[in-house]
Amino acid sequence: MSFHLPADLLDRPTPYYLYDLNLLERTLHMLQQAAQAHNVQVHYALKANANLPVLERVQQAGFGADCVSGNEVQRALDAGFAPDHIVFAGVGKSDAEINLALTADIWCFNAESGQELEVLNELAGAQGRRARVALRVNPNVDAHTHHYITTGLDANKFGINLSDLPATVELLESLPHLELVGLHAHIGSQITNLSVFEQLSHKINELQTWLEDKGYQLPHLNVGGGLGINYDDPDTDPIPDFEAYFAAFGQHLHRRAGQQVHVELGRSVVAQCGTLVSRVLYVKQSQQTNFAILDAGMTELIRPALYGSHHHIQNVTSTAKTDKTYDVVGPICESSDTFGKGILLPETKRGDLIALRSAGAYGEVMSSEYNLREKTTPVYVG
Ligand SMILES: Cc1ncc(COP(=O)(O)O)c(C=O)c1O
Ligand SMILES: N[C@@H](CCCC[NH3+])C(=O)O
Repeated sequence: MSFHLPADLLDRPTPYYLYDLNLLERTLHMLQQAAQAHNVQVHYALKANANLPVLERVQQAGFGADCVSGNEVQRALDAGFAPDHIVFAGVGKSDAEINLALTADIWCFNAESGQELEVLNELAGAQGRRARVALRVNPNVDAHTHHYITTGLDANKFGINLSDLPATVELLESLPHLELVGLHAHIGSQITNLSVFEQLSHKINELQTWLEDKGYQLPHLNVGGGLGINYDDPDTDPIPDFEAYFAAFGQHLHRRAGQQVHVELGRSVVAQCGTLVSRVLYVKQSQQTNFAILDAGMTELIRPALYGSHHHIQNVTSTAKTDKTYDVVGPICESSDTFGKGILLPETKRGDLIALRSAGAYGEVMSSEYNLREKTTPVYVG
């Protein structure tokens, strides 16, 4: 079944993000079933898409929230997530953001350095609280994904390097306003090679044993997010294989009796539910290629320009019987404002509607107003 634009949207001003809430609910249902079967707690990563209609459905499905800024913590609270279902991660939490999360009494801070632990301890003490922390370690495991979204290698800024872990644990012992509740690791995003999660599990197992030898029992293990989706063929795989993802950890993570395992999924929950709908402004034939120039650009969807990523492109209104290849580009004054080169489409003309698929995650949230572009207004169906 391929993408179909509802008739009442054909004349709607473009560009806009269209979200299929039916698909979101089916995805949440599948995720819930797989998570329950493996007794794993899911925190949805708001950074992927923080629109309220999306968050409300995620919250109603019983999942928690993984936040990376004070504003995301606030948005999660506004969407109805209970504070004890909220995790706050991020390599650069400001004092104001930490204070907001402390005041809300969120469940856990994923701390990324000794210095952050010291600040968190001081701010928690000033509020007369004891903050729950998980140490985010940098396990030096290659996620085999784009280097811009690889987060678990020594060269990356994220997490506590393994060589710094002994000193960090020692430091923690001197910080009375913090309570160590677990370990956290997140090695990257758009991971399609699941063997990577096996390697991550082995690393966490080693660290857990090491901490136990020091007398720490960890009630929680948080293995991050990262499950990838099928950008090439969204209609074949509208819902990612959550069961296989959980099974990778189920088989390899040494879980202690009563220990709670957490994941933080973003992309795999929302990516396939969103489509960027755009209109062809001009078709320009140059000596080398045909350009289909859209009214959406890198300002609405930056992933192709930033990561060279591919989103499936469809002409949803053309009735032409012949196909042609196009470089599908946006209107922004940057040559990187290109959604795809040599894309085969039915013959395309001014006014045709173009769907850029799998754009529900890291699409609208990463949009900008560069060139003084207008912010788009999302449409929800289902
Ligand atoms: C710490 C952390 N948790 C969770 C996520 C969500 O990742 P994804 O959208 O790949 O599931 C990210 C993003 O990569 C992250 O940095
Ligand atoms: N923005 C990235 C994902 C980043 C994940 C957060 N660490 C993307 O569009 O693929």
